[in-house]
Amino acid sequence: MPLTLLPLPAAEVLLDAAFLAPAEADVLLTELTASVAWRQEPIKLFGKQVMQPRLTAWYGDPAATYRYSGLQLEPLPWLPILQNLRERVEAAAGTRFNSVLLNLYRSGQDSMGYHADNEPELGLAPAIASLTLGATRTFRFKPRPTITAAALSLPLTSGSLLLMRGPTQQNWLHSLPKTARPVGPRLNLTFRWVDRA
Ligand SMILES: O=C(O)CCC(=O)C(=O)O
Ligand SMILES: [Fe+2]
Repeated sequence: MPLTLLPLPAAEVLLDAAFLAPAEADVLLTELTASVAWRQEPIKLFGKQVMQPRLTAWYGDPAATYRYSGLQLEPLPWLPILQNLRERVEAAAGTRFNSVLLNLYRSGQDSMGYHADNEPELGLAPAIASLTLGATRTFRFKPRPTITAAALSLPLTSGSLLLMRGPTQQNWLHSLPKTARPVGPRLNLTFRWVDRA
């Protein structure tokens, strides 16, 4: 299936709901859950140190160091399984990526708050490709004060590929809210190009 443009103004967001077949997505979820060096990182929230409500890991080329929520992350070297996904995602997106941030949402209680991926090392109009494995969770977009537009909620299913590029990060925030529904784990990979700051 091809990537299809979503109706989000002042943005460029594309979705392929069937980038990976469900059976392959299942296998990848199991393998990556077991083989990735997951960590739970502290973040500063209103001046207080708290733990992020998810597990994360950062893989990439040696040059791709990255600051994220006040953390300085050194990439781990590509696992073969991640390198393979990187090449397939690059082909679909028509863009190179030198790193991937992985997020593991262990249950409906794990989440990510509203943010834009607008750290300086990503550049002004970054292309970010987001692959979902496992549980379907709702991904939310809400407009920044730069524009007037309606919010959008989007269920991301296993094997789906979401591509954000162009002015998306300048004009929109996105989040992955908690859910009270009983859901299994969801693993998300966001491929990025990071320039040395
Ligand atoms: O889990 C998701 O779908 C979103 C991840 C995300 O926004 C990020 O890693 O910056
Ligand atoms: Fe993000």
